[in-house]
Amino acid sequence: MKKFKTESKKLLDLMINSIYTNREIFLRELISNASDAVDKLYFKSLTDSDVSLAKDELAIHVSFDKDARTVTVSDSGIGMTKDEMDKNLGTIAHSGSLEFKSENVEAQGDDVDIIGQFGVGFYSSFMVAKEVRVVSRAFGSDEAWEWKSDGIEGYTISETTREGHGTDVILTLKDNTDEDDYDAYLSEWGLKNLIKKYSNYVRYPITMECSKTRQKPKPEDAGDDYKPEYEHYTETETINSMVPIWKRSKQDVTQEEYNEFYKSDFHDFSDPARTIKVHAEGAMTYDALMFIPSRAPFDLYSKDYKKGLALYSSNVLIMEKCEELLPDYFNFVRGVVDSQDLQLNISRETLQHNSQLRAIAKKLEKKIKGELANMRDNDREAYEKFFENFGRGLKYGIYMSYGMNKGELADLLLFYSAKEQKMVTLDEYVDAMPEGQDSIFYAAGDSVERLAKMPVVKAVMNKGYDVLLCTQDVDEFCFQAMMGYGKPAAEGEEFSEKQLKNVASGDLGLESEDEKKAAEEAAKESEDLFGAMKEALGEQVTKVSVSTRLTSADDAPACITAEGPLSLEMEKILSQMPDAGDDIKSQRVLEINAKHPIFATLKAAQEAGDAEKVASYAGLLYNQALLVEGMPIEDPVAFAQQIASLMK
Ligand SMILES: Nc1ncnc2c1ncn2[C@@H]1O[C@H](COP(=O)(O)OP(=O)(O)OP(=O)(O)O)[C@@H](O)[C@H]1O
Repeated sequence: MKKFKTESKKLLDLMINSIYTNREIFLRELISNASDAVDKLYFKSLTDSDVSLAKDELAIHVSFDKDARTVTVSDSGIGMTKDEMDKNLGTIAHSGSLEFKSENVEAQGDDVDIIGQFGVGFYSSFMVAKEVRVVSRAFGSDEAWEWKSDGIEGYTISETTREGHGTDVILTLKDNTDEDDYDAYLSEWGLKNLIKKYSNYVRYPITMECSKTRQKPKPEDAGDDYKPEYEHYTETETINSMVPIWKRSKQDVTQEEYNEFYKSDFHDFSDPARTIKVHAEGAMTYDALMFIPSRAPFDLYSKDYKKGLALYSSNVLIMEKCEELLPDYFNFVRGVVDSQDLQLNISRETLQHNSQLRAIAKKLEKKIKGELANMRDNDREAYEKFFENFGRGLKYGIYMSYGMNKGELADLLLFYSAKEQKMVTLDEYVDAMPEGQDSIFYAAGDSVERLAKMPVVKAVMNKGYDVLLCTQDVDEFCFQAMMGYGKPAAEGEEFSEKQLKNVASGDLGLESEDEKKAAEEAAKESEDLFGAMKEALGEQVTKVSVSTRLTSADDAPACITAEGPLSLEMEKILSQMPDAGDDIKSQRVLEINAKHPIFATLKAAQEAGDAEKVASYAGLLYNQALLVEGMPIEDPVAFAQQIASLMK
């Protein structure tokens, strides 16, 4: 027996226990080796006119024997001589494939796609096997050799026989323990799944004997009570689909085929809304195939949802979901990226250089953005559907980046326009702004219907300005992060932004000089009245004042607005959060419509010294305004009693 060198022993132990996090990849590694072996022979046939190969000679076969607990991966590739076995399988980290690659750098071209490079993949077999046997016959040789090892001490090489060139790797699986169960690798279903998962796009057929059932032919003399009989049989099936759809040129693939691929690989039952195909050459060569789903997956907004694109290198799956390839706000995109240029790390589970990924991710993001903008401009109906599903994520993208991403995302947003009564983009809103309007107005609340009826919304609309009615909890946080919005400037134009203003917060700057003056006068005249009302309302409000929003007798008698950064709607949302404290309070202002008849009544009561009436009316107006805004009132019973006593 030849012993592994001490370094090799340590390395082997490290390999088996530390490099891979997922032991099922042993099959991927063995199939990749088989594919490399077939590739090498194919390459020989291209460069050596003495070698002629029939196409069906190039194949990989996987089988298992439940009783003997073996899994076998066979290939009809180039095989190994005794020396090669010794060198390649006896020395860990010696890669015959890398050697082959460097020797044939010039000649290879597109026809060869060698996967191996580190010289360690083979040893991953020992994660699942207690013994590994490799039977191999090199192409053009009459001898066959068997390499055998338990993965601990060393290995033996002895002469054997094999029909034809190629290699069989036979693993005898470890026995099951309480923690570890290896039986999944001893089933047709388990192996098929692994082949499909990791090696579906290996470019040679991977075959398996598959068990099937069929109905036996009906005997001619079968009577009326004949019941169909079934029999089991086996058939060789190709498990992998070989040519990856993303490597085929767009012209050669129908949308139907893309849809089928999407549905089967990403487990969706609806066709995707959009398909994005990218082929890039240059500093990095890669293919990408991405899909924008037409429905949101049920767990999109849950913590368990993982974004990412599948990452392939030379047709072999490296990562099922590579997060770095997608920004959070495009987390709904599904798809694959395949590149030979990626520098993989030794376990092939991660990459050595994330800068490569970042460069690809940047390009892909641009493509996705372009596709969405195209949908927005040319198929609004589809875009609205998309936005219903995924718009919230785009808004979060702006909010979470404190507005830094608004340049990428803001023009993709849609909001409901109170004037147009449909969804509009911010650009469309800005384009429709009448002369003199210098802010974008919005209102935030539960429903469009309710918002449209709010006095503050109506007041702004009465001035001829549109109001965006925002009903998602993230809307106002997104707007606050954005602060303003401006259409991208055309060449030579200066970029300017319009401020985003909540119609129920702060100073809207809408009143004319006359209105301002009238309000100031009314406030001055009624200083005592407002003081008394504020006292009656106590801590509930920071101020009672004359409204500059409600300025005609037809408007509501009063409304509540907020001073400072926290609006009423934000207060509502934040206080519903599970860990909300009691201190989330907006600074409420009760604004009184000085043109409304109730104001005259209040003034008269104040002048007549009827403090009780002033206090009770202040409470009524305040609670009424809260209800209109969709906010809870503190003491509904007292409010109802007050109204009842007025009705007596
Ligand atoms: N089925 C096979 N047929 C012929 N040669 C093989 C086969 N399997 C392994 N080899 C040889 O053994 C070497 C070591 O294989 P191993 O899987 O450890 O490394 P690798 O494939 O070169 O690199 P990587 O670690 O990146 O997979 C290969 O480079 C190849 O020369």
